[in-house]
Amino acid sequence: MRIDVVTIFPEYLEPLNVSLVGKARARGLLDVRVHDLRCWTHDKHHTVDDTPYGGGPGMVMKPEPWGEALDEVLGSAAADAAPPVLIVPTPSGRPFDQELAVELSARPWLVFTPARYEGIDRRVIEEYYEHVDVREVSVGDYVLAGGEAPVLVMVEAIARLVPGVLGNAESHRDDSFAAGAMADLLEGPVYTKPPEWRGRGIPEVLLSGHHGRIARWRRDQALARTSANRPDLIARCDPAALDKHDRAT
Ligand SMILES: CN1CCC[C@H](Cn2ccc3ccc(-c4n[nH]c(N)c4C#N)cc32)C1
Repeated sequence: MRIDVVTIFPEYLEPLNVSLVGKARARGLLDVRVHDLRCWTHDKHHTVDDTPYGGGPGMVMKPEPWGEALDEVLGSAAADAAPPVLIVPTPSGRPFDQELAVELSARPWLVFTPARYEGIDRRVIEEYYEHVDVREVSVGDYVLAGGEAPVLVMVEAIARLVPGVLGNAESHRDDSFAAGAMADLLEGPVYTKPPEWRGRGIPEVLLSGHHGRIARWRRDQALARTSANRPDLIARCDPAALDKHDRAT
């Protein structure tokens, strides 16, 4: 998978050099390229913003640098390369969730356009809707100062689903929100050695070696945590799938 990020803060994307994504890059599973938008400015101040038409607070990112940058990035692929998905982080976008992460993890090329200020001149987004698959996406119902942190979140969520990135031991099979009977359920509690810590022990079932009972206990814990913290997700669970899970354990 190729991932391009165009930003005025390339240093904000340094975390993509470490841990899961960094290791995947070193192994050649991910080709991540971060571009400084100011490389496509032509004035001595490298201007990327201007005052908003219609007035109002803040500044708006100018269309020209974005147009030149995206034309070059999108035009840099081989003639037979699959077209990219252009992902625009914005508080007004569709919610980013595990389903979208799974969909995007199957695409060969993603281009992220994290903005700053009050966002990008709308004409840029409209221009590229005519050429590529554009997704305007929000990482949550709160307002950040820019799109770079959302890019870090989305790249990690997507990259871990790319075949080979997670080792078998780290399988995402039992992830929260993973498809199947555990879909839309939050993960339950986890424990490790020592067997006692500050007078607190381990749930006996986890020491029993009975895999069926352990699986059921974990499902019950997931249901309890989901009911407590995300009752909205319980409504989305497929009772038939949950029953099938019970039968399988
Ligand atoms: C007051 N204004 C309102 C419009 C946005 C301005 C800051 N900003 C500029 C670019 C940009 C990109 C994403 C996000 C963002 N915020 N919250 C989320 N879930 C996001 C996502 N994805 C925020 C952003 C602040």
